[in-house]
Amino acid sequence: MSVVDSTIKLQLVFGLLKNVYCGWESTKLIMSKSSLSRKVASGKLTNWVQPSFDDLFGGASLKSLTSKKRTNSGEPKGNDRSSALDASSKLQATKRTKAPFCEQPGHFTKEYLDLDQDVPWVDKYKPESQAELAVHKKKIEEVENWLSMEVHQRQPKKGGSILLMTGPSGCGKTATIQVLTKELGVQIQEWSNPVSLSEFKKDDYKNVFDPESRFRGFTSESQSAVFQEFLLRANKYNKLQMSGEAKHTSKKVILIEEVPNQFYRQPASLHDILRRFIRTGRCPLIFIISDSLSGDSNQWLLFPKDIQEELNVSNISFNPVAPTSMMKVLSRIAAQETSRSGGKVSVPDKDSLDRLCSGSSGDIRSAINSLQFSSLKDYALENSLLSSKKGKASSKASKTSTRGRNKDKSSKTSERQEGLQAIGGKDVSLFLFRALGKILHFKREPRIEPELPHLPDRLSEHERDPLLVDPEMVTEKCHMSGELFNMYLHQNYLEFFTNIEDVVRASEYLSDADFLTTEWSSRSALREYSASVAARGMIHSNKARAFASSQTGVGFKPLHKPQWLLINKKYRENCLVAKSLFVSFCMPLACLQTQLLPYLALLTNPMRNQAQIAFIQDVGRLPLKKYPRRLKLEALTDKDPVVDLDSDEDDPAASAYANPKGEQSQAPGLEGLQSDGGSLPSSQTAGGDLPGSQPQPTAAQAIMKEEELVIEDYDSD
Ligand SMILES: Nc1ncnc2c1ncn2[C@@H]1O[C@H](COP(=O)(O)OP(=O)(O)OP(=O)(O)O)[C@@H](O)[C@H]1O
Repeated sequence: MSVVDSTIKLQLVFGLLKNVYCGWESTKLIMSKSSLSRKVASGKLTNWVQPSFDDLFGGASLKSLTSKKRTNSGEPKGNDRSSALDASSKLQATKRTKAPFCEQPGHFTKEYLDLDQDVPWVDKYKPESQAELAVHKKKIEEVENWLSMEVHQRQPKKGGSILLMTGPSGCGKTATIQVLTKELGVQIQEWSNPVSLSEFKKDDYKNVFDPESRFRGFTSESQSAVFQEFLLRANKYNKLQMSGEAKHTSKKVILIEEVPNQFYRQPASLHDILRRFIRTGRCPLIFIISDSLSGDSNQWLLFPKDIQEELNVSNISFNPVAPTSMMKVLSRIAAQETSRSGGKVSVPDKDSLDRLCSGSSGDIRSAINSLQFSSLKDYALENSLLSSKKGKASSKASKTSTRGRNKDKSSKTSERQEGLQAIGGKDVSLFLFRALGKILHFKREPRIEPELPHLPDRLSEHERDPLLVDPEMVTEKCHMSGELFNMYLHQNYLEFFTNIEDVVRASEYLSDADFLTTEWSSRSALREYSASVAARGMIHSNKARAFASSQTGVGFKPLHKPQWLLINKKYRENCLVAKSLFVSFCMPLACLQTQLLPYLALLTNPMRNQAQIAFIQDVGRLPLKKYPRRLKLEALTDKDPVVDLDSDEDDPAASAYANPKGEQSQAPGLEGLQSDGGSLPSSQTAGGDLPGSQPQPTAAQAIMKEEELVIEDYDSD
């Protein structure tokens, strides 16, 4: 690659980054995270986001970029000390100027208002004591107990200890740790992922293109190596004390919120590092891991059950912030802002606060950001227009419903309002359990506008009351592919029907939905339609619930996971075992399973290897008498993880191999042969409906020692 090419490419990359950054900046108001203020020294928060990429090579911003960068020990870098001091003195100056205004509400200079408006409220009103935390008291207590046990009452030479804090994003995990460590006089030494751009200095840029030097490119030290070194140093040395900071105590905890990406690909390397830490650690290590949108938690990937047990990891799981606590915080902030601004900030009314609370689904950061956003003058105007429109609509609805039936009014309004998410509110995800419930227990409302035309007589059997649920919205919010969602519907729909004709029609819709995604070339585009056809078809077919007046409760019906998942998992396991046992045949997996194994099963003396014989006996034939009953169904938990249906069918080894608990189970290749079959789901091993068949030749060998091997003759009938 020529030097000119490289320069152009680099410029393109930086141009792109700059564009992405600018786009991101505009949405940052909503997304503002406390980490922004934590990780970037707070003194520079005169603007919410500074355009750090401007003049990347021009000097000014590069300087500010590096001055913002903290080392992984949480300290500003040595040569940036003066800038850090500048920042902290600015912060103190800001703090000093703030005080008189707090004491004298209503007296402001324009300068103060401008400065104050730019400070994110999540930081301005961050909790300073336990009492201020919007977190359940029990959770605070649990964390506090753990901290005092592991920090204050820790035995010398005990080794390291690990706390894993999980829960949805913005539920106050970090805030809790910050408040408690402050109260207990414990320092936090925090890891932040190295950003390669900020490591990149002007001189490096010259070196890259220096013909004398070898092309080095960007720094390439692996994330895990840097992380390991950080842990080693943080464990060994105390935090540096910066001038102006309060005197450090020797008590500290190491905090990891950003786990290096590499560990998501290779969790085993993290486990090795942690094993070493447990042996040599001198202080506690805290991981804060937030749940992902689809409801599954990364904790299962990074900290599977066995590792948690092995390393004695304490796990404290946080819940979303309760609406009452959230409302308290929002009202307090709203009241303070109103009084401080002397009416200049227009804070939303109680209804809007309610909507903010429900729209943020327990994420206090999102709720506070939305509150700040909605108090902006322009936005407030728009919002009031919007709420007056909504008000009209709801009053109209309520008038008719008082005429008609009153009883479901409140539930329907709330159902409706769930759709009308607060502006700037969090993109709420629906857990699968709730999403399925919304389709299977769908609700209709009585026709409130009689002037709506009715269907002609010949189609009158298709007449339905308006639906209260939006099926497309439901499938979108549960973050899984349409096909998988259909599978869950397919598994569970029967229980919700009372009429066989309705079942027939619903199953036809399911077939249509299935057909839409058979063609791989159009599958990705038609997926959403397929889910729509299945969900709407199922709802429409259920004539017993065609009208709001005829809807009766069906009672609690347990939901189950699709059997397909279990069977597909077994198929994948079998593929891996077949591949390893019959490697010498050099056949593709499909041929191996569908041609070779059934053929070998018909031969009287096909193989010498006992593991192979056992496997063929198990997989090569379909002895129906062996499985007289249906498989035991696995109940659906409310946080069921999403399974990747797009994985390569022909190479299951290459696909993500997640079991229904979301744990990464080891692919039972040859290593799996040594295990005693712990990888089978409980529905198979415990119930014995489908005997722990294939992937454990060791188990199979044991059986064969007891029983005489019988290879049945082929019977063409
Ligand atoms: N009363 C309060 N209780 C908790 N947090 C509050 C409160 N008031 C304001 N906040 C702010 O809300 C934010 C809560 O986010 P926090 O970082 O603690 O969430 P988290 O659970 O760690 O999630 P994430 O992993 O996404 O950061 C913090 O910025 C905190 O300062």
